[in-house]
Formats: sequence, structure tokens, C-alpha cells
Amino acid sequence: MTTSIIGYPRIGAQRELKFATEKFFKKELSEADLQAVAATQRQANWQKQAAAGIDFIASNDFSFYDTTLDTAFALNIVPKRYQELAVSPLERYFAAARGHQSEAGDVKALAMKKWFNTNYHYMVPEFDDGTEIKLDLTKLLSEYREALALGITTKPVLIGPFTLLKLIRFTGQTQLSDVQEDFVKAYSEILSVLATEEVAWLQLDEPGLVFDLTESDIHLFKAIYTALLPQKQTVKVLLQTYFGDVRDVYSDLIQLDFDGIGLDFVEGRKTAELIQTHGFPADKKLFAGVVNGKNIWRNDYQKTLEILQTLPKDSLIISTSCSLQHVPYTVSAEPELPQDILRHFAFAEEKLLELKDLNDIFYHGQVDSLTANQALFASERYQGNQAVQAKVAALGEADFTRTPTFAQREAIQKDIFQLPKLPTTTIGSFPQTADVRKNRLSYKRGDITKAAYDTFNQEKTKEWIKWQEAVGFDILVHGEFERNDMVEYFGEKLDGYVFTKNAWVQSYGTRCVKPPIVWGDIARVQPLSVADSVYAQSLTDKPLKGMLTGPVTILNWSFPREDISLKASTLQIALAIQEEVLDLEQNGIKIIQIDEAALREKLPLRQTDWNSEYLDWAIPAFRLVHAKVAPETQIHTHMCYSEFTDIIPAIDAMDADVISFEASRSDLSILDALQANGFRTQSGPGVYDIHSPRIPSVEEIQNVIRQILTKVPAEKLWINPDCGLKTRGVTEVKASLENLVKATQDIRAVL
Ligand SMILES: Nc1nc2c(c(=O)[nH]1)N[C@@H](CNc1ccc(C(=O)N[C@@H](CCC(=O)N[C@@H](CCC(=O)N[C@@H](CCC(=O)O)C(=O)O)C(=O)O)C(=O)O)cc1)CN2
Ligand code: MET
Ligand SMILES: [Zn+2]
Repeated sequence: MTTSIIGYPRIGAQRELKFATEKFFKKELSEADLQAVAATQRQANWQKQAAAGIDFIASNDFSFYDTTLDTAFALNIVPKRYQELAVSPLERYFAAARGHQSEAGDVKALAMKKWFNTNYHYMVPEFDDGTEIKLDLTKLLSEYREALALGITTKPVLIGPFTLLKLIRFTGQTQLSDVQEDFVKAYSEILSVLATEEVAWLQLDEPGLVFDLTESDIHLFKAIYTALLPQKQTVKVLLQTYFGDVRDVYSDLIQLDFDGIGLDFVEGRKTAELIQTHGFPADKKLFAGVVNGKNIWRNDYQKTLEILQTLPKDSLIISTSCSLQHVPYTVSAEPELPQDILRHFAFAEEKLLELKDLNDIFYHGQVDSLTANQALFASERYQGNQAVQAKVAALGEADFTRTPTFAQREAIQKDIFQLPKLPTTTIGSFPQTADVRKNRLSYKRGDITKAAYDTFNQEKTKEWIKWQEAVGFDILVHGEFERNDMVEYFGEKLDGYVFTKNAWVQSYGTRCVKPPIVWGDIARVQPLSVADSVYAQSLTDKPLKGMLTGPVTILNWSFPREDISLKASTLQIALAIQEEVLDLEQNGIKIIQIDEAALREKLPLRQTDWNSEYLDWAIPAFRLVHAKVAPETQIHTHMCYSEFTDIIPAIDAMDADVISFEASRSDLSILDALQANGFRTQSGPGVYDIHSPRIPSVEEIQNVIRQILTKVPAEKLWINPDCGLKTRGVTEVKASLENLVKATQDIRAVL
């Protein structure tokens, strides 16, 4: 037994599960049919892993929405508002994930947050005072049995008790310390049920251990497992960590009675050193995460073997650095890319084979695959762009500094724009309805001309501009109909990118992304958005907001190069976007939004590394994009998942004039932090949650605005939704936005 998989993608190689689930949402597919699609997907995943010769195959890594939510449901950590809905169990589960609005009730969704440093999102479990932990292992057991019936023995996966406790939001009086014992009891019961089922191994995912841990975190971790592990009977427990190293608890955890410990050698900068210093116990298996689970480049076998050689050979299991859910299914679904490019990529399926190769080289001295791999890495992959490299090298302090000061610009712009108090706007995209996507698909297939494609999108823009004017928005947007995705779209237009046809990765629920691949040096070789913005501005006298994605987000939502630094790639992208910003300005666009939705994503998980490893270049990269615009041009930015309470000075240092961000799913707690930090950037905290199809009432929005006004001065406040509206339906968007404008107008009248 020498190879292991932490988790596998689940949306389906052709996104079968995504499409089936969306049909189920629209009541076009029965629950039984949806379950059948799910079972087929699980079966395909297990059989792929088995065929590749993987020894430890994951189960219960499947999910209809999110595995953290699954684990919460398995423990009955389900707030009363969902328990009380008169709907089926699966619908209750989806109600917690997406909100629910029907005769059965009207409830908001759970909060959704980024899963550590990835573009995957998990649902934040809520523990209210009525919550009573009760075990329901139906899902885990039936999936285990399903695999067994196929002749495949799996290791079921759950989020571990420490990480789950740290992720839960306690919404009542109950606190973490009150439920710690119940958690131990519940996980003990899990172990005893699994023992009865004769499950050999259970994988408990504890990525919560890779943060900087406090004394009390360490105490909590030790207390939980010291109590839990004696209950494991015949079940072996694998403690699986990923997304970094566990330097704060390593010496403790090797003394606990785990049967296996999974460590990340890719993102865990200190993992190898920890083992050198403290050793690794002979009675445990070391699951070594040496194949990158997040990026799509081929593994460098020579380098990996050098790591493996330092590890205890008899205890070793070769694994990936994290679940493969963060990479696409297979390069074989990309027949249009030349072999010369594809041979440098390994998606999930190819990574299974890499584990097998490494196993055969390491244990059986099989050299053919090693030789081939060495040849691949010795070959020249791409031709650099000298001009871009020189531009980056020549950058100096002034390139990163916008003049005049923020306060001077604020005064100048107030004068020019003459906006009402609480100006209203949206974040950029309007619904990407079936006809919008169909139009793009027809164009991509060559069924319609470029002109017909553009005309269709222009008609959409025209309709929505009219609608925005009629409803009374102050700053209008063109709607982003030309975009498949806010990053992939720009990737396709920039030089230096490679993009795929089918390389989808789950972002949240049924929503997927197809990250473009940074292949070489990045350069702007054509305008990216000018025509769309200029056309939209020609239709209205109101200011039209130009719409771009910022360099940090473009980089973070791409598969990045591994041969140069993230900083170097980001600065190249920043120079490209800067050219576009200046081009928009030249063409009469007076307000430009530069989205940095993913600014926080690659913030190191350990606070000690925040500045030196990330913020010190990411924030300047954003400033580089807009530093050269005139003081009269208003620069907006937008961020999702307002988890930037702890980096507020850095957000102000982006030196945008206005920022909109997600706030409504997080109890507006961000606003206290803005106030406490004397935040100067004008802000638009989202007044309703766009990730849910429910329509907020006028009154509901008014309450939110009033609450915001107690924390943000009216002169600095903008009113907008949380995020773009591309995932929503037209009816709900119109109703919600009409309510938003109405709510704002009523409040303006009494300000
Ligand atoms: N990259 C990225 N990350 C992000 C976000 C984001 O916008 N982009 N937003 C945040 C939330 N995450 C999100 C991730 C994805 C989507 C989303 O809407 N994804 C769409 C796909 C968007 C897309 O690329 N569409 C393409 C291709 C659509 C498609 O599947 N076409 C079908 C046919 C048409 C159809 O039936 O829909 C095909 O080619 O076969 C297009 O419009 O051209 C989806 O999963 O459905 C939204 C939010 C955080 N992370
Ligand atoms: C995920 S952030 C989205 C920003 C983009 N401008 C939009 O409205 O869709
Ligand atoms: Zn957003």
C-alpha cells in the first residue's frame, strides 16, 4: 500500500453533476434521476483511481454542494430555520446552501467563504443554541458500501473535529468550549460505527492546523484527539493536513495515536525540515503530499525523488499535496491543444499516473518514466518576451504612486460628477442567461459571424442601459455579456496565455471556472474592453463605469507559472491592464472599475508572511494599474468575501477612489473594522446577497442601509449589491434592484 488520493473532482468530466443539479433546481429533473447521475460520477471516480493502481482511494469526497456542509449535516449542525422547513432532506440541504423561498418558507443561505487559499468556497456551518449534535452517517456509509459493491475498498473522508470547530460560527450563547466534549463523543461514535462496518481507514481532514496556532488552539487540538483516538478500535485514523506545514503542532501530533499523518510537501515550506528535526515515528504511515494538487504542471520527478529519499521508506505513502478537486479532470479532454503544450500538463487523471510512476521509480527502480520526465524538464518550453521583461525591470517608485492625494481627488471628483447622496450602482455583470451563452457557443462553433455575435451582445447592453436609466441608477454598467468569465475572458485576449476547452474546476456548488494557464510572459496586444464600454457610454448621458479585472485577481484565478515568481507574472499583467485603463480614459470613460475580487486569496495563511510574501507586491501591482490616470478619472475596485477586516490599511493603500465589497453574508461586521481603522476610501458594502436567488424586500434593504449608516458616513457611502449578477435570473435581478433603488431613494429623502 503505497499511494493515496485525498479527494477527487466531483462535478463530472463533462460537468454532468453540475448540469443535473441545476436541472433539479429548476424542477426539470427528479431527485431519483439526480441521485443516479451522482452515483455514476462516484463510480467513474473510483474506477479511475483503482485502474491507476491507487491504494488509498477516497470516498465521501463526493458532494452535492460542499463537504464541510456535508460534515455539518452528518453531525446535525443544522440551524433551526432549515430544520423547520417542510421540505425533503435533500431540499433542506440545498436550502442551507442557497437559501429557500417558497410556500414552505423563506430562509437565507448559510454564509459562504473561501476555502483557505483556494477559489473553492465552503459553507460556514452555524451552531445556534437549539443545535443538538446527533449522528447521521447515511451518506458516508452508503457511499462506502456503493464502492465496496464495485469491489473497491475506500477510505472515507470527513472534515476533522478541530477544523470543523474552528470554521463553525456560533450564533447564540453556546461557545466552542461548550461543545468540545459533544464533538469528541460524536467522532467517537463515528469510529465505532465504522468499526462495525469494518472500515479499515478513516481520513480526517485538518487543514486548520496549517494556520499560525495559538496556545489555546494547540491545547484544543491535543485535548480533542487525546480523548478521541483511544476510541478508534479497529479503525485506522489518517490525520490529513494540506495547504501548508504544521510547524506549530508537529512535535505534538507525532506523539498522538494516529495511524497515518498526511503532510504537504508542496505548500508546506517547513515540512521537510520538521521531519529532519523531530523525526517521524516508526509506527505510523507518512502520507507525503509531493504531487501538487492545485496546479496543472507536470511533476518534476527528479526533484520529488530527492524529497522522497530523505523520508522513512518503510512508512511512506506517496500522495498529492491536497484534494484533486482543485484541478480539472484530464488533459485528454483537450484535443485542440498541441501535444507540445499538453505534455507539460497533468490534471487529476494524469496525477494519478504520476503517483504510480513515482511509486514504480522509487520502490522498483523503474527508470523509463524518470528518463522521459527528465527530458521534458530539460527541454525549452517557451520563448520569453524581452520587451515585457525589460519594462518590468525598469519600474520605479513613481510608477506605483498616483497623484494628487486621495483627498484632493475626492474633492475634484465631487465637483465633476455631482452625484446625489448614496449613489447607486451595480458591480458589473447582468444575468448570463441561456441566450447569452448560446450566442457565444454559436460564435465559438463558427455558426454565426463575429458581427452577429457582437450585435446580439450590444442589443443586450442597450436593453439593460435603458432599464438602468428607467429604474434610476446613478452609475451604469454595460453588463459584461461578452465575457465567459471575468478572468478567462482577459486571459484569452492577452498574449502569453494558453486556454482550454473543458478544464473546469468547481468554485462553489454547481458553479465552475475554467482558469486560463499562464504559459509565458504576458502582454497586451489588443484592446480588451474599450469597444464595449465606449458603445455603452454612447447610449446614455449618465456616467458609464468601465469594467476590468485587476492583475492580482487575474493571476490568482489562473493556473500560474512555476518557473518565475507570482510577483513577476502579476507585474506583467498589471502593465497590460494599465495600458487598457489609459486607453479607456483616452476614449472618454470617466469611471473605471478594476475588480480585485480575489485579492485576499493568496494571502499567506500564516500572518507572519502576509507582508513580506504577498501584500508588499500585490498592493503596488494594483496601484501600478491606475497610477497614471488623471485626477478627474474615478477609479473603483470591487472585492468579494469581505474577509479583509485584518488587512484594512492594505485595502486603503490600493488608493482606489471607491470600493464595493461583499458584506451582507457576514453580518456587516466588516463595518466596525472600517470605522475603527478610519477607512478613507468611499465604500459600497453590498446591501443584499446575490449568491442566493431570493429577492430582498424594500424594507429589508432599508434596514441594512440604516445599519450601515451608523458606521459609514453618508458622504462616503455607495449603495450596490454584493457582487455581479451574472449567476442570477432576470426576474429576480430586476425585482431585487428595483427594491434597492427604491430603498435608497426613501432613505435619501430623510437624510
Ligand atoms: N474565475 C472566477 N472565479 C470566481 C468568480 C468568477 O466570477 N470567476 N466569482 C466568485 C464566485 N465564483 C463563481 C464561479 C463561477 C461562476 C459561473 O457563473 N460559472 C459558470 C460558467 C461561466 C462560463 O465560463 N461560461 C462560459 C461557458 C458556458 C458553458 O458552460 N457553455 C456550455 C453551453 C451553454 C450552456 O448550456 O450554458 C458549453 O460550452 O457546453 C460562457 O459563458 O461562454 C457556470 O459554472 O455555469 C460564478 C461565480 C469567486 N470566484
Ligand atoms: C466575482 S466579482 C465579479 C465582478 C464583476 N465585475 C461582475 O460583476 O461579475
Ligand atoms: Zn464579486
